[in-house]
Amino acid sequence: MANDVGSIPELDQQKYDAEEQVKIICLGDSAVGKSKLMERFLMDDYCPQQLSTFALTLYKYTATVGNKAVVVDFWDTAGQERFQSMHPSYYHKAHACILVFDVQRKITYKNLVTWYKELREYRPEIPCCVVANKIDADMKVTQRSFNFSKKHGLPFYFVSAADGTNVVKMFRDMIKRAVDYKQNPSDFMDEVMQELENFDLHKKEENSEAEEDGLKAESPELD
Ligand SMILES: Nc1nc2c(ncn2[C@@H]2O[C@H](COP(=O)(O)OP(=O)(O)OP(=O)(O)O)[C@@H](O)[C@H]2O)c(=O)[nH]1
Ligand SMILES: [Mg+2]
Repeated sequence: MANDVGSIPELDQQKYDAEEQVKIICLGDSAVGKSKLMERFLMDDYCPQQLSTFALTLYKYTATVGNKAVVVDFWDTAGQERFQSMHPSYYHKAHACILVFDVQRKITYKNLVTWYKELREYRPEIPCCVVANKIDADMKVTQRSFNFSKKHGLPFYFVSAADGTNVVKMFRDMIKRAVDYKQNPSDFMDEVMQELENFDLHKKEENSEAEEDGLKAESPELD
């Protein structure tokens, strides 16, 4: 994803401003099962758009939330090195994030800290969940508690892409949360940007009002 993504039509992210479009990203170490989870959720009903130059696959899915049809784009990257940063455009305009680790490999759980930190640098407030994948390989892990999610106040799911346990529930919950977030964004940066725009607008209005009154904006106040 190191190239200029702005020039690729599939990667035009303006569409995520439209009410009925949401973007959900998936993060986690290589081979934790990110792609298999999406494939399991979408089953026959998916048409992945492979953008191999960017090691990126977009899965499109139409969900019904309330009475509305919502187009969900799931963004999935492949073969990320453990501590390699993602391209900022991966996070851009994302409405929710699914953070995945492999219950069979402790290191993938430890690395959640790094993934989560990077996510929050770009998207401080979007809904996020933690997904413990591959529980089919050892059901005993479901007795264990994984504190990362509690510590950060994130919902936690034990899932298996192989046998489908909890996969549909997790994706449905996340789609719903992405749509809710989109309708009521609480993202601090979104709010700051909005404030700045409003501030700029007010300033312009004040300036033009002042000019109409025959005053320059910079004029000192006179008694
Ligand atoms: N037993 C078991 N194996 C799984 C499960 N999910 C994925 N796998 C296996 O784990 C391997 C990696 O799965 P992928 O979905 O390709 O992993 P990924 O996270 O997309 O990996 P990258 O694309 O390299 O980032 C594959 O061999 C899968 O068959 C699962 O729920 N249970
Ligand atoms: Mg993959």
